Amino acid sequence: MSDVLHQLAEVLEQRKQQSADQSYVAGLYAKGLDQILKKIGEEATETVMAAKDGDPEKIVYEVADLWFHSMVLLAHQGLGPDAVLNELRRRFGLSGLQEKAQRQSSQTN
Ligand SMILES: N=c1c2ncn([C@@H]3O[C@H](COP(=O)(O)OP(=O)(O)OP(=O)(O)O)[C@@H](O)[C@H]3O)c2ncn1[C@@H]1O[C@H](COP(=O)(O)O)[C@@H](O)[C@H]1O
Repeated sequence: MSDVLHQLAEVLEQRKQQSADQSYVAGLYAKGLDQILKKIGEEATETVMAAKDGDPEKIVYEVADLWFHSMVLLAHQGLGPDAVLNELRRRFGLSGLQEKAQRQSSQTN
């Protein structure tokens, strides 16, 4: 899963060298942070509406738009998907340790 995020992150970096009329992403960079944040807000709202409609295909489509624009934000801020993936791994590791500790304590009690 994270392969496609890394490949997309590479393309998003390359788009920093392109002119705004050459690509959608280069156009977003040129418009700046506020426009990127506006797109994230719109995609989040569209995700909520899709979920309220209970339409699985639409939910997937809108979440893909939301993830994509979040990736554009990360790239714009000089960050990449690894920063977020590492944070998720850290949280998963913490909950994994907590679950293991709970299992061990319930076995000994
Ligand atoms: N994954 C995506 C991707 N997902 C969504 N979008 C664009 O995000 C926009 C979604 O916004 P909306 O749903 O509001 O649709 P819209 O009304 O057309 O949007 P606006 O033009 O009003 O912003 C659309 O223009 C989609 O084309 C994407 N545009 C590009 N990519 C990938 O990004 C890479 C670089 O793209 P370019 O910069 O276009 O070369 C490519 O490899 C693409 O695969």
